[in-house]
Amino acid sequence: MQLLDRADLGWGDAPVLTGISLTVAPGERLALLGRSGSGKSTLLSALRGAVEARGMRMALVPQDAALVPQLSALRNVLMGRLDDHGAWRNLATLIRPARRDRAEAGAVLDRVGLQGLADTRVETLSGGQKQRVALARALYRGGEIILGDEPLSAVDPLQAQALARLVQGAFPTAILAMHDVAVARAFASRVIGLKEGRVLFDLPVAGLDAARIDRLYG
Ligand SMILES: Nc1ncnc2c1ncn2[C@@H]1O[C@H](COP(=O)(O)OP(=O)(O)OP(=O)(O)O)[C@@H](O)[C@H]1O
Repeated sequence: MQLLDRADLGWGDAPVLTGISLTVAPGERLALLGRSGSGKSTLLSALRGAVEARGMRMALVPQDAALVPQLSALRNVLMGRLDDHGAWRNLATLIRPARRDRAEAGAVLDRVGLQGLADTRVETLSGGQKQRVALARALYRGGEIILGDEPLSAVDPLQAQALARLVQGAFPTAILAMHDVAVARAFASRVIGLKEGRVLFDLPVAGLDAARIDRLYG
């Protein structure tokens, strides 16, 4: 599916990325790499609009996790399916989740390594734990595609590998901005490098050599 066709992407008058075309096939796992400010979030934001316009079910992990700090981890996970139900059902779920919903959302928290923290308020969790709640919310939501803005940046590399495998198993297609090249290599089928307003490379992961990484970050 073609998500972008020679698009100029930015926030004000000056584009951050110019002439961007992007086609993604079902089953692909894309890692977006690039220095801070290279436009990974800008690209993800445009892709989000393009995926929405196609009416596909999508799970999102924004860079700031976008959790409700005063609510428990479990209730934040339950929010992953708010738009599947009407307002009354959602209100009831947030006040007193049904046993089945609780069990299902709790199982997802277990899978991301947050056993025993379902009823803990998110504001009291560590950065890495919050990130895992945001990932659990996306896994609980499910969908044809996940878009994530550095969703593994606050966990250690081993955890990141394990969480990346969960994402891989749960979503047919994934597009994640990533900062750890080793985790990106392990996760992605295709890697896109952004530099100075353009796509420096767009390669199958096997084609990602050290020289390209040096040029990307150098
Ligand atoms: N919401 C926004 N409103 C206005 N400008 C923005 C917004 N988000 C990003 N920008 C600008 O777009 C440019 C690219 O930033 P972007 O966040 O896309 O890069 P990034 O590669 O995701 O960086 P990082 O790795 O630091 O998150 C920057 O100049 C930034 O200031």
